[in-house]
Amino acid sequence: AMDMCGMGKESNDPEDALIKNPWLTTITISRTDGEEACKGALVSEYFIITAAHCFNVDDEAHLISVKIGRSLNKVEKVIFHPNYNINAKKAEGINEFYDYDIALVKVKSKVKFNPEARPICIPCTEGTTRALRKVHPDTTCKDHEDELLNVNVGIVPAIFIAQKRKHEDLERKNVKIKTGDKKHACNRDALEASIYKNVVKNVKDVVTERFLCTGGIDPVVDDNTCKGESGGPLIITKKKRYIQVAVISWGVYDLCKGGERHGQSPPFARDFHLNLFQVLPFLREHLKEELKFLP
Ligand SMILES: Cc1cc(Br)c(Nc2ncc[nH]2)c2c(Cl)c[nH]c12
Repeated sequence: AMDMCGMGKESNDPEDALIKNPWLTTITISRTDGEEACKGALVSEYFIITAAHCFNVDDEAHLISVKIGRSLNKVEKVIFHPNYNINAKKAEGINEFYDYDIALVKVKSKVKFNPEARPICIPCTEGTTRALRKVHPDTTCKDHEDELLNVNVGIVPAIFIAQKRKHEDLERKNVKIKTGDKKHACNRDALEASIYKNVVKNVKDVVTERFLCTGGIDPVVDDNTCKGESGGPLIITKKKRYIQVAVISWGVYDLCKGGERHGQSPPFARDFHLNLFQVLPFLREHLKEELKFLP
């Protein structure tokens, strides 16, 4: 049925990038000093989830466009998480503070779903309950969190989508979310980020409860994000269904300085993703007309 979320055509043909990832959107903001691009994920007929840091407060909606499938969509508004404020800790020397780095982009006209434009599943919705085939109807949001971000296992396989080169096809990158005892080592590497070095005293000042941590070489070598992947979905796949658990927010080391992926990441290259389970009130408030959320 068309209303099923998180469906993608399984195909090895790189030409099929769009129908393999029909929820992946590209957000372009045109400014006087050039263009900025971010990624986002289609979650309903009107909304895309992305990173708040992709926008400046003075970006006007008419200067933002969103590519969904093959069509370019006009933007009606951008809704920032109320607690997002990149300047919140400037006084402490933390020039960029990414806490609550999430925004909802509303497009002007309803997206017509098709094999190249379909929504991804998000946690605590009935769509995800169906995708997870949780038979008992009184499945709760906590059940989703326990199943998707299993803390006991400690290492949760996930993927994100990267663009090989500009206008080239998309490729899936593999990472492990460190939810168990490797989480602290993962978070601690945030202090290796050039902008935080010698400035941040405790990790929790920049890696708040809102973030999931990936990257590094333990237990396996993870792929790393590039700045251009900001706003894209961090995805957990279950039985060929795709569920977004976080938004790619910030990282320690930019593999793509100057444009394309190059070289190898250092072991302290970690990436931080805004955990959707940590911002449910925000999602419910703005998506309740289009998605059925669980208690
Ligand atoms: C996805 C992503 C976003 C941002 Br913003 C980056 N830049 C950065 N993070 C902290 C301070 N500045 C990076 C880096 Cl670096 C790698 N991936 C990134």
